[in-house]
Amino acid sequence: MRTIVVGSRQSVLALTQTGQVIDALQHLSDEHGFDFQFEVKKIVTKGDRILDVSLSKVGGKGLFVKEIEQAMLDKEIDMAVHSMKDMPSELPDGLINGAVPLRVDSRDCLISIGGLNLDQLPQGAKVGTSSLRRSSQLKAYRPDLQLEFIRGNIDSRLRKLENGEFDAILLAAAGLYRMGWEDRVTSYLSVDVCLPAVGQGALGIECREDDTDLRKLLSLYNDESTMLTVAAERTFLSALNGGCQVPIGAHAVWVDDPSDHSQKGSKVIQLTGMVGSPDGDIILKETVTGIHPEKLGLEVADRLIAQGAESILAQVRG
Ligand SMILES: NCc1[nH]cc(CCC(=O)O)c1CC(=O)O
Repeated sequence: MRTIVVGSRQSVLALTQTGQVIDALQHLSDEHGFDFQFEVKKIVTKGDRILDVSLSKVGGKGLFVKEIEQAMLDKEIDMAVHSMKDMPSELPDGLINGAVPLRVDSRDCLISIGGLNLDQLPQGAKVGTSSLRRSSQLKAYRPDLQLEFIRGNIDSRLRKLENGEFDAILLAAAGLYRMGWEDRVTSYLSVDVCLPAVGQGALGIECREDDTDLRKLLSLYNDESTMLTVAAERTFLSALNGGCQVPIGAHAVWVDDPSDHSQKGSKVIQLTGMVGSPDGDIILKETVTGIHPEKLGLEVADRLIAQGAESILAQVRG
C-alpha cells in the first residue's frame, strides 16, 4: 500500500476541491487495483499570506503554487490539485501536469443583493471584484457601474456582500459549485459579455514527472477534450506573457466543424481571446477555430498583438 501525500492550500475552496479529487482518485485506484491511499498536507503559500494588496501589485506569477511545487520536488508531497487559472504557464523541471479533469463550467457569475442580474443593477451600483479582466469587461458593458476592489476567499467575499459593502460581486461559477453554493448564483455572465480567465473552471493535477505509478492513475482521470481546450487558452496567455493578474480572458470550446459537410459529426476547437484596457474603453477580441491547440493560441495572440494588445498590457504592467 502506497500513501500518496497531496499538498493543498488551506483555503476552504482548495481543501474542498482537493478532497473531491481524492475521492475520485481513490475510487479509480480501487477499481483498477492500484493499492493507493491518500493523505492531505496543508501548505501556506505567498498568495495566502498577502491578502491586503491587489494581486497585480505583488506581481509574480505562481503566487499560489511555488511553495507547493518545492514541497513536491523535495518529496514532502506527491501531488497537488490546482485551479488551472492559478497555474503558471511553465512548470518547473521535474514536474508535470498529470491530469486535467472534465471542466464543468468556465463562466463568471454575478451574486447580487435582491437577485438582480447585470442589466437590472441600478445606475452606479457598487460591484466587487479584484480582477482587472472582470472589471475591464464589466465597465465596457455597463460604464456606469462602480467597480470596487474586493479580495479574500470566496466565503469572505460573500460575507462582504451580505454586510452591505457591495450591491453585487463577481465570482467564478466553478468555485461556488465545488463548495455546494450554486444556489448563491444570481445570474451567469455570458462569455460574450465577460470572457473567463484562462483555464477558469478547470483543475490541474501536478505531480513529479518520474512518478510513473501515480501518473498511470492520473491518466485515467484526465479528460482529453478539456485538456486540449485548456491548452489552447494557456498557449494564448503565455504568448502574451500573461498571468491571471492582467486584463486577459479566453474561452475555448469544442464546436461542430463548420467545414464538415459529410455529417460525420467532427468537432473543432473554437478559441476566443480578449485583451482589455482597465477602464474598459478598449476591448480587443478575436475568435479562431481549428484542431491544434497551440496554433490556435498563437494565432489569436498574434491577431490581438496586431491590434495593439502589447501596449495595453505594457500600461497595466507599468
Ligand atoms: N482567483 C481565485 C480563484 N482561483 C480559482 C477560483 C475558483 C474557480 C476556478 O477554479 O477556476 C477562484 C475564485 C474565483 O475567481 O471566483
